[in-house]
Amino acid sequence: MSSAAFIEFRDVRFAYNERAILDGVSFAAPRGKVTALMGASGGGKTTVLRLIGGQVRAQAGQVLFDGQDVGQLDNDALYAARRRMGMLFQFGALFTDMNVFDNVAFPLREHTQLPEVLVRDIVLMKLDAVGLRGARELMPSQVSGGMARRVALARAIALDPELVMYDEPFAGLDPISLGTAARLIRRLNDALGLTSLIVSHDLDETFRIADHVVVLANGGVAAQGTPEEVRASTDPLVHQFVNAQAEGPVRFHHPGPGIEADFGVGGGGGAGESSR
Ligand SMILES: Nc1ncnc2c1ncn2[C@@H]1O[C@H](COP(=O)(O)OP(=O)(O)OP(=O)(O)O)[C@@H](O)[C@H]1O
Repeated sequence: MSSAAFIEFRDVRFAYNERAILDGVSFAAPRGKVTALMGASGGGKTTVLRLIGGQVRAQAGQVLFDGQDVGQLDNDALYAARRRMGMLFQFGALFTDMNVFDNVAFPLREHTQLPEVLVRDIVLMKLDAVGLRGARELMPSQVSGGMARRVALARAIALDPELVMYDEPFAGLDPISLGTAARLIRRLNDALGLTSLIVSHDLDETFRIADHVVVLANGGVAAQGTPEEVRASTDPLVHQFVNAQAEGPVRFHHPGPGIEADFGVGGGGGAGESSR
């Protein structure tokens, strides 16, 4: 029954109010692999994660999670699907009034009826997986940014998800912690048989650990493939992105009124921004 794609977007269109963020997006995230979702700021990467989690629904197209269209699920089915997903947001957002152990135990206590002895074993196992079994008694204020990220990761995998989605897992980390976090994501993916989806701006580190890269630009998919294939792309959008150039076909301006409308410049030949 298992197809190669664990997540698949088929011609997905999504707009906040009237503004199209994704306009005909198709890509696949292979089962068991690490897929990186990249692209310019505001390009809709977090929106892709929200579509998969069913927090928002596509106006057209299909968002398939293990073959099920998330947009068509009723509340119970959506809840069941979400139980199979782990989410790790930027700064992990640990509960500051709970120690490391209780932070990781939280989803288990919240979503299962497991006896406390079992909760303990699972928490220690997850903390061990991220190298922090010895830090269980510490409060969030006593751990470094990199450690906090690892605690959040242990919490995200507490319920044994099949898919883990990371939104900017490396933001704000120093190069060493960043390398550690990246290798940990890779290792956990392989050791636990997960499928991982990473939204990240850190090109080098992300390309190093990803099996598959999807580049979003101007509402569509500008490229997808192995990191090597994406690096070798001749598409100008991808080239601009991979080489971190400010000038190129990716829009710099957030869509809005043209310059004439805001500043009343008339006939001076200044090109207004697209209002798309
Ligand atoms: N709830 C919302 N209502 C209206 N517009 C929104 C909402 N959430 C996001 N947007 C807009 O949708 C666009 C895409 O946002 P999204 O967060 O998906 O982009 P992103 O690629 O993850 O960006 P970044 O890399 O900067 O985090 C942005 O222009 C954002 O301003």
